[in-house]
This record gives sequence, structure tokens and C-alpha cells, in this order.
Amino acid sequence: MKARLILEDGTELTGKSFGAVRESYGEVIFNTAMTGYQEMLSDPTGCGQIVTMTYPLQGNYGINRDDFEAVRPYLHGIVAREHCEYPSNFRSQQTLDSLLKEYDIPGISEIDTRMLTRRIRDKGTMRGVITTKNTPVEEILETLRLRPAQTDQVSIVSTNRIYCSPGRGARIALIDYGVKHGILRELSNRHCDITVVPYNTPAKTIEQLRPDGIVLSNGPGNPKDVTQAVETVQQLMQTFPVFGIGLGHQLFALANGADTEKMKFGHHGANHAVKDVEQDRVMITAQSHGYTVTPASIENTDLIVTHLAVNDGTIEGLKHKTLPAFSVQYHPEASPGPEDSSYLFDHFLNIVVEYIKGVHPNATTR
Ligand SMILES: NC(=O)CC[C@H](N)C(=O)O
Repeated sequence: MKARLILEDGTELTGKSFGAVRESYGEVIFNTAMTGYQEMLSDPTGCGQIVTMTYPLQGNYGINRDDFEAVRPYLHGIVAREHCEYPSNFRSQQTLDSLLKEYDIPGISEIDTRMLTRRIRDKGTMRGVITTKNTPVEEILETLRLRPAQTDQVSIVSTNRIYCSPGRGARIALIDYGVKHGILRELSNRHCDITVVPYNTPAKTIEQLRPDGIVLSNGPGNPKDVTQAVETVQQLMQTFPVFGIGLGHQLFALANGADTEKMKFGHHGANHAVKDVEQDRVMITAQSHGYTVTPASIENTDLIVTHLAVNDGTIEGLKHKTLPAFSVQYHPEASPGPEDSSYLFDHFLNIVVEYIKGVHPNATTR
């Protein structure tokens, strides 16, 4: 069946429908990862996005039980050069097409994704629609113009009640703004006693859990849409070690008086070089963000820039001058992508152990 992708600048591309047959609106971004479509389409950070995959073939190794980054995918659509209907992989349990149908997510293939990516790079991220209907372009553009920007993504993807993933190690309160399973896996591998709390949990409730450290998760949308988070982070960082990832990094910056801004087309992929300025070392990282911390806004804060993106010099990591709190814009849990940065979880847990010793000088069990 024929489908069209229409962008707010009037671009109209015709391709072939796969996945759900449904009209879907979203922010059209491009992702440069060469593998990992299952992880990317189930990363809650993508809630509200139509993702153009720059790697030309999608679906060729199918979908398996184990590589999801959330219980369900939240993407608003996927754009591919070529979609493979007959996957070949020993782990494959279903096709990309059937997964998208199951969750009512439309896909469009046979699109010139190189041209589309260049257009997004030139004009910046644009809103768009995938549709199989024959609605005239002018009518669709008018609907796009009138549609308010989505601001409720975090409340859609966050858990709505507290749950535990028990362990015998450090007790970590993880604030779920749209957490990827990769972060839970990294903490579980290190025996953490994890309590996941909804995005709007008050600081007092989190304090009552008596955590040893706080992780602020990744998540979708504009950090400024998560209004109550700033105050919560401000309170928690006075008492506990804090590690922010992705949206958690941006909220940590806002909580310290810095500012964030929208990027032209963001960083989405599994091959972004980041420089650790203190260690003078470069890592290849997984990234997925459309917002960034404004460099000039750091000046009068207690924050220090620890990491920079090699391609465009944007801020990729921060730490507090005096408190045991730090954050990274990229994804140290990879999923998908290189695991160069998993040492950050060890770094955080070392800080947590120091904190435990400070609070309980005789602690021996951890
Ligand atoms: N990686 C993330 O958590 C993304 C943060 C935020 N939604 C952004 O697009 O910038």
C-alpha cells in the first residue's frame, strides 16, 4: 500500500506502508546507528518522534524477546530506505512489521533517506505526518500548523507507581522519566537495590526510602516540560549522590540554575564521539537528544563541564563543584551502541560507597 511522509516545510515523499496503517504525527528526526532498530524503537526517549533511519536496510534480523528497552515501543513512526519482510537471525521471533502492527505504529519504506536526512540537517528538526490517506497536502500542512507541540511525553512513559528491583548492594532511587532497561541492567549487574519511582514523586517520599544514591533517568521531550522535577532534584542533591543521564542530565543542569535549549537537529545514533576533558580521552557513545545545556548559562553556577561532543562542541557532561553529583547527556548504558562509557556506573557507585561510609561509618555489608 502507498504511504506518504509530509513535512511541515511542504516536503512530500511517497513510499510504501509497513507496520500499522494509521495516520501519525510526530517530530521527524534522523538516527545514524547502523544496527539496533529494536532498542531504538522501544527507547521511551523516542515518544512523539518519527525516526528516519539513515542505515538503508531495516528489519533484516527481526525482533527478539530480549532486546526491548521498555515494555512497549512509544515511537510515532519509522522511516526506512528498505524494509525487510523476511528476517534471518537465530534470535528472531517476529518481524519488525508485525511488531509495529501490534503496537499501532506506522512505518514507511522506499524513501530516499539520504535526501531526507540532508533536508533535516539544513532546515532543522521538523514536524511531519505519515499517512496512507489521500488528503491534499495543503490540508495536512494546515492541520500540522494548528496542532500544538506535544508536552506530556514524560507522563506517558513514566511508571505510575513505585516498584522495586531488589538487590543486596547500594540502595538506588531511580527517578523514571522514561527509563531504558539498559540503565536498570547496569545497576542490577552491580547488585543495586533499585527502587523506581514515578517522575512526579516528591523529594520527601524519595527521602523516606532512605536511598544511598539517586539516578535521574533519560526521557522524552523538552526538560522544561517536567516542571516539578527541578525542585525535586534541587532538594535531593543537597543530601544524596546524584547521577543524571540524558533528560536527567538536563534536569540536573536546570536544578543548578543553568539553561537548556533546542538543538537544530540533535544527536541520535550509536556512533557519537565524546571527549572526557578531565581525562583527555575520547569515547564513542550512544546518544538520543534534541535539547542541550546552553554553554553560557553554566558561568554563574556551581557546575563544571566534564564532557564535550567532538563533532559540534556541545556539552555532554557536567559535575557539581562541591556536591557528589554529576551527569552525562549521552547514554552510558548504550543499548544499542558501544559500551565505552559503562565505567560511569562504577564511578557513581564508588561515590555512593563513600557516601555510605560518611553516613554509616561501621557499614560492612556493601
Ligand atoms: N537522551 C535523553 O534522555 C533525551 C533528553 C531529551 N528528551 C532531549 O531530547 O534532549
